[in-house]
Amino acid sequence: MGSSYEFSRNGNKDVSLQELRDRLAEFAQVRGWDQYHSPRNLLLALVGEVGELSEIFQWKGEVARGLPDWSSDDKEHLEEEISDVLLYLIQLADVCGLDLGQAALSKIVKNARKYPVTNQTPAAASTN
Ligand SMILES: Nc1ccn([C@H]2C[C@H](O)[C@@H](COP(=O)(O)OP(=O)(O)OP(=O)(O)O)O2)c(=O)n1
Repeated sequence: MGSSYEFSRNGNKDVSLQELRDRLAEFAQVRGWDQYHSPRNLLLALVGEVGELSEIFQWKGEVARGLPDWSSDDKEHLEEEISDVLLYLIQLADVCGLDLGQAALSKIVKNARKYPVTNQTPAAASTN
């Protein structure tokens, strides 16, 4: 078909949220799936994919950063499921009329104001 989304990898080039959003919009549009991509349906699909992502880690115990003990098949499976979460999240933001990148940047600024830098180690990070 010669469409842009036939290319799955993009070298080392940074991939923008806008590029992903545009490819997803084209993917849905050419399949006539826009009618099904309501905010609620996309949210449910997102939650389903979060469940699939969780299953990969289920019963494994704690996992080392960088996943040094994982097989390439397991890492590929993780790549797929974590991508599904991102792709539905991007589509959800799009159909809600939100700029996800700008919203996330604003939230990081708010987070920094809410949690000013101190010498204390957060409990959640102390095991890393
Ligand atoms: N109506 C749909 C259906 C799928 N997709 C896209 C977004 C996700 O990236 C992927 C999800 O596809 P599947 O529902 O087939 O889920 P999986 O790829 O996880 O397959 P499976 O559940 O069989 O593991 O396809 C989409 O945008 N809109």
